[in-house]
Formats: sequence, structure tokens, C-alpha cells
Amino acid sequence: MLYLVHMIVDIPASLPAEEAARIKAEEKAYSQALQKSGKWPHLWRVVGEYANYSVFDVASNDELHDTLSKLPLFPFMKITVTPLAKHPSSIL
Ligand SMILES: O=C(O)C[C@H]1C=CC(=O)O1
Repeated sequence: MLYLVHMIVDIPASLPAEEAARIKAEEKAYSQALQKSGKWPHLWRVVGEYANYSVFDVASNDELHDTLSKLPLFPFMKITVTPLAKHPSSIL
């Protein structure tokens, strides 16, 4: 199943810079492992924002929730999920 996911990141200024850098490094490693596995086939930066649009390819709502809730930046994110179905006019 495909899902369009919008993530907006808001790290509080009160979080020490070293802690923020550590969490971002963990996030990068986690996201790149998921990209290599094929479960996170698209990751696009929103121009001018600390936000992304992503496409996840996972088996179920439960797997997506589990995957997203393990993002190291999850506590600092606002996430919107849109389930995707095949468009009847799509040739893909
Ligand atoms: O930077 C972001 O958009 C947040 C998050 C998503 C992947 C990643 O490495 O960080």
C-alpha cells in the first residue's frame, strides 16, 4: 500500500545543539535504511521549509504507524498521512 506522508519538523530551540545533531544523525541512518529496503521510495524536501513529502510503500496502516513512530525526530514532527489508491486514468 502506498501512502503520501507530509512531515513538518519543529525542534525546540531549548533542545541542546549536540542532542539535536545526534537525533538528526539517527534520523538520517534510519531513513536511509528504509529507503534502501524499498519501504520509503520517495523523500522530497519542501522548498524553503524544514518539511518533506514522502511516499511510503508498506503493507498496512499498522506498519506505517509503527515505522513513523520510530522516526528519531517523531516527537518533533507534525505528520499528515494520505493513503493512495490507483487512479483509473493512470497508465503506470
Ligand atoms: O529532514 C526531514 O525532512 C526529516 C527527516 C526525514 C528524513 C530525514 O532524514 O529527516
